[in-house]
Amino acid sequence: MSDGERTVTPAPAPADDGRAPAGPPVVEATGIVKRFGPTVALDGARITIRPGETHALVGRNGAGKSTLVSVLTGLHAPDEGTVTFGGAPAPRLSDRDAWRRRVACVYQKSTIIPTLTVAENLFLNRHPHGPNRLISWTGVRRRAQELLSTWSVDVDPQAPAGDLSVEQRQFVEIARALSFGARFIILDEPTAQLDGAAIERLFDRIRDLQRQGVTFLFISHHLQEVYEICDVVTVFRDAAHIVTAPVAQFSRTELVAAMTGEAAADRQQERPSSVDHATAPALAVHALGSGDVYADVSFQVGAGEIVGLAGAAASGRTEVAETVVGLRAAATGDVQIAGRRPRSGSVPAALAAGAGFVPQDRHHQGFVPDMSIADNATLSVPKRLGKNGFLSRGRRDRLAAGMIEKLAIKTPGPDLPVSALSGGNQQKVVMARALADDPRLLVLISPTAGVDVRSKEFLLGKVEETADSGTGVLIASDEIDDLRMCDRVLVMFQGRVTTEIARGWHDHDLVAAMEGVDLNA
Ligand SMILES: Nc1ncnc2c1ncn2[C@@H]1O[C@H](COP(=O)(O)OP(=O)(O)OP(=O)(O)O)[C@@H](O)[C@H]1O
Repeated sequence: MSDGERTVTPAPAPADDGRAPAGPPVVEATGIVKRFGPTVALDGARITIRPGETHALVGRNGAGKSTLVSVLTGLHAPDEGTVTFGGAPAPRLSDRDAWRRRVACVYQKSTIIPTLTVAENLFLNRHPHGPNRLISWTGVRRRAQELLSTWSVDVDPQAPAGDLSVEQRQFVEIARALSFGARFIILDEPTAQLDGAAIERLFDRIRDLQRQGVTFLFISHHLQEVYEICDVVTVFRDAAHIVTAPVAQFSRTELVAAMTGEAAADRQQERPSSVDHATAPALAVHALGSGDVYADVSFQVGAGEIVGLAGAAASGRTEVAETVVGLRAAATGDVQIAGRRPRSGSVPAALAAGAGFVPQDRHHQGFVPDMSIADNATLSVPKRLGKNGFLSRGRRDRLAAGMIEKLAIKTPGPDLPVSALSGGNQQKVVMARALADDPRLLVLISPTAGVDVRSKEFLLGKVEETADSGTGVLIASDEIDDLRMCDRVLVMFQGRVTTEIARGWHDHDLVAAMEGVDLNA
């Protein structure tokens, strides 16, 4: 136990709030130790979750949250400690069905098989059989329909699962968990890929299910969501439990302080403009269009300027940014990077013209998980490694060591595979790669998604530093914190740039523009 540890037992729920009366905890983990080689991911950690709670688990990247989830879902056996469900010992690890009846986790990465229908996904490996032991597909569809309507999930059971939106996919995964009998569901960063309206729908659904007796463990780096949806919060720091208390007893500052172990400092929100008008713009986009995804998009980013590209999930902001760096091709218009016009739809051409980028999905486009930090960080700069394409290991390691230091990547060394790093440190590797070739233009797409408060500050500080050295920066995001340091923010709505917001904006101006609301109307 750490010295600073305190536990505040949540006040009993008022009798008239419709929640189940307190019984034994839905789940309780005590004295959990989990080591991965030399890393102690959990060091005597504990958590107690009571029936009907929506319980938040917060902590910086690497605090041990995901490791706890893998212990609570029976994916990893703890080296020490015990887990109980409803007061009874956890099942043996091999008894997967018994675990499924107690707990399910909806991960950020889908566990749904896209090529199967929704119904097939719901009843995978437990198809009802007709006579002759043949799978009864009518039975599968009917049961899927019943299940989806019981839990009010408005999805066609015959639709291919690959066609579902992130939101629908999460609802299907929740329904699947409930169908196994689990009434305890872990949501691991469920809002990371949802827009504002979808988040509200998810929260409504969580409240409905909570009224029906479902208990949730909610993991999020967005503290405002913890305040909105959770009753109790547990903070982990450095592999240990720090505090558990009703959310209402914590101010945001106290919560951040518990997570970081230090008093919170406000980010400086305005930067002196360092736009260099004498140099060619870092980026000039002219009349860019792509079918019905976005149309007629024109703007420039000056050298040393930071421009935000904001908008809700389907606004087209991500697609425009992806077009700029060659991850997709435009149907019309053109893109110039530092005065050069790279071939549309070619990442190598965009990089050669002077772009560096942090993609939206770091797991798929950002790094190669099994490759080392050094190889990942230097992936885009082979020409710096040695003559005639010869990759010198020594030079690679020196370059990587410089990046590890510059971006404060927490690792025992450059040879560790990136997959072993925490989310915030993985994102720093992606950033290191984006900056490796001193880009004239840096494009960041949702750069702080899944990244904790301190790493977020660090990454955004690096962005500012990069702009101060003369690089133009484009940040495509709907996170207000990502956009605060921008010299201007262009807001997209339904595929078009509808508003340009100059410095000194208020949060509500930006939110209204992203939602397509005119505050002056
Ligand atoms: N399979 C593994 N092999 C080696 N180290 C691991 C493994 N899984 C986790 N770790 C390490 O254990 C520590 C705790 O990581 P964990 O993923 O549980 O943190 P987290 O709080 O979930 O972080 P994040 O917010 O980034 O998801 C980290 O130092 C991480 O690098």
